[in-house]
Amino acid sequence: MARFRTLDDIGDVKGKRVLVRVDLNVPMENGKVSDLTRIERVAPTILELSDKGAKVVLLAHFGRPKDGPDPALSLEPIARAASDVIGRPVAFVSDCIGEKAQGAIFSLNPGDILLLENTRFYKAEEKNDPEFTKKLAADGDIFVNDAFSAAHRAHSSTEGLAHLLPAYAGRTMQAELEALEKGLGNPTKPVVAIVGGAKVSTKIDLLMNLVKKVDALVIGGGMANTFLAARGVNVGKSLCEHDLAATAKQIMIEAASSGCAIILPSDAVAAREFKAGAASEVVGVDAVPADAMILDVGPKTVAAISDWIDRAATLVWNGPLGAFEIEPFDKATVATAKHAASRTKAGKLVSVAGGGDTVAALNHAGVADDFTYVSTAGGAFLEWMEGKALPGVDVLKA
Ligand SMILES: Nc1ncnc2c1ncn2[C@@H]1O[C@H](COP(=O)(O)OP(=O)(O)O)[C@@H](O)[C@H]1O
Ligand SMILES: O=C(OP(=O)(O)O)[C@H](O)COP(=O)(O)O
Repeated sequence: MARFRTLDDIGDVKGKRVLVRVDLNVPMENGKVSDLTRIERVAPTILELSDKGAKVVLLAHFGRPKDGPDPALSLEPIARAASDVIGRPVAFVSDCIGEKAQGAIFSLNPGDILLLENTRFYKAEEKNDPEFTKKLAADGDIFVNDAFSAAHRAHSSTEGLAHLLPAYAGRTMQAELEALEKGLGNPTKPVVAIVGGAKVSTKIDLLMNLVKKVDALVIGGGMANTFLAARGVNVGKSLCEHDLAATAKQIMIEAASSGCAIILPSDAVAAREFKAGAASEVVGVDAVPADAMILDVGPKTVAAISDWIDRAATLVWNGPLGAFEIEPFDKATVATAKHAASRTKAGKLVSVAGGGDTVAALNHAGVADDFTYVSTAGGAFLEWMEGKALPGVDVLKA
């Protein structure tokens, strides 16, 4: 692994403004953070810099705002959660550039911690726009990137800043890369991947390379619906990106020629409402009512996934198999997590799982500690697995 600059190389930070990119894109329920893992993982970097007397300025995104500032996607409630986890005050300012941000940074004392508002409230962030990056850079002396889970994005706050300021990897970035290299650098075959979740359009392309690297790919969650639709199945009102059917077909062709088995759901839990306790039924995937949506994979599919896990020496998993936040649509994810955990505990499986919601699902199942490694990253971890360069990591290489 190429060496990159870390906090060990950073030198004296006392009184300096250190811009720290963290991933605070955490699961929320009823306005409260429902899984603290991402905050807990960046706490050591924040505490280390604060203890050394840096003025710690946190940069982060939350969700995918479509059109400028969106109060529903403010980082303000997450500043409070971060303060509870870190055990020190985390101040918040309602902009990430300009006078407001500058004023708040100017009034920091050495050791203070400040969170700036969602960087994605500016479209320029995702374009890695040099003018926007310059505005962010003007408020810092040093840049630390501790957001491995956003390192697959070449955005101003994940990649651009590292060109304008002395740049270092934070402790979590460093630990994630070391752990992935150790667990998956040379994985024992057969390798089985499970990919589910809801981010279909941003994750489907990486499956094209992933099928060349793994022996079997289990597709669940919202991702499966797009593949089922590509096979001519009527998925009713399910989350499905019909315009990606051609991509899904190409992936299935590539998998066949690479010798990678594709496992799609054979049955599903369908409901007419997306809410806790909604009436639901188990149906074959070819019998989904036109006015219903698939919210989980069914018991036959869970049994098939368990069989694949039993055959696997290595498991990589990103994306829940169903809408696990809402009962009873957590069943398949919980059962699969428990099965993978027990194989791991028995010494039969190396299991690596990652992603903001996947980690929350493993915690919900009570088995996160039983996996070989749990990454904060989902898409970034899969792109690393594909062998792709991650822009946010590459730019830190010494
Ligand atoms: N069949 C489904 N229909 C709708 N949403 C789903 C379905 N299956 C899973 N999801 C949703 O996918 C989300 C997680 O997806 P994603 O963000 O891709 O995972 P991660 O954060 O672990 O990378 C969860 O909020 C879950 O409710
Ligand atoms: O939650 C994230 O990724 P993940 O869902 O793949 O775990 C990261 O914060 C990246 O978010 P993005 O996919 O909106 O760029």
